[in-house]
Amino acid sequence: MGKVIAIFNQKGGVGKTTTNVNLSACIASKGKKVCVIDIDPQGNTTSGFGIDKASLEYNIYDVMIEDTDIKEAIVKTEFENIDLIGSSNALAGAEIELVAIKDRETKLKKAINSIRNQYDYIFVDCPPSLGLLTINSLSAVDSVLIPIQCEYYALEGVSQLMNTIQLVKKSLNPDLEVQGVVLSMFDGRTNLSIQVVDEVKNHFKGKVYTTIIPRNVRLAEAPSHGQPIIYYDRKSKGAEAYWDLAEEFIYLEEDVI
Ligand SMILES: Nc1ncnc2c1ncn2[C@@H]1O[C@H](COP(=O)(O)OP(=O)(O)OP(=O)(O)O)[C@@H](O)[C@H]1O
Repeated sequence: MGKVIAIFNQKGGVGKTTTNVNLSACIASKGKKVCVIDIDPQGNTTSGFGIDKASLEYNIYDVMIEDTDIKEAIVKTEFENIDLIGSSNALAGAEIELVAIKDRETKLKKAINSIRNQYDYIFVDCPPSLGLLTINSLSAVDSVLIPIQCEYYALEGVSQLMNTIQLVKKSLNPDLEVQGVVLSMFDGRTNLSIQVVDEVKNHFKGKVYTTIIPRNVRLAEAPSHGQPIIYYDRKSKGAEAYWDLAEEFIYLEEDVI
């Protein structure tokens, strides 16, 4: 059975997509079979793997709203060991459409459970919101990886997201764990970073690991490449940081636990 992980932070522009695309590519290139699910209507994870969301026959909207079999929505990317279930512009409206649907919080969970045995890891890229798409994601996964950008408002954002995770744990997914924090565009704000990481660790005692991804120009230009950094600049500092994160991730998953 594969492990299912949400890349989650309700704040926008903190590095969710960059983390998802690059971490999953590094893990896949280490021989693990990975599926990435892009549940963010912006679709940047889908385009991050070079796929135009408009070209998809079926996408995650069809799975959640039209009850299309999730297996029909899986596409192979051009990258080794990575499959994708892509986004759709229609997902923006799905937040409202879900309200009237029975099992509105667990549509994604049911779908993902039917493909778990095909993968080592399934990563879900959440939208920057606390609506039903995010609730579906948090209900469907085993754990959460939280990219954080250490800027002035980060602490308030972190306490909001901890609150959301605790509420989902209480009512929908009691086994949900916080797996790690990724300081995703680290630019040397050490004191603030320590406070942010402590804030997360105080809620989830002792289990959370921290990774630092430096602010890096080659990562900043990622959207224009339409591919993970290991395919356009394998040896850059940005790629190195994601290799390290992937190694730590697999080590903690498979060697220690
Ligand atoms: N380590 C980094 N160094 C420099 N730029 C980065 C880094 N990580 C991400 N970026 C850039 O920051 C911007 C926001 O990153 P990203 O799209 O991954 O965030 P996000 O949380 O997924 O955004 P959204 O909430 O809109 O989905 C992008 O332009 C991305 O290229």
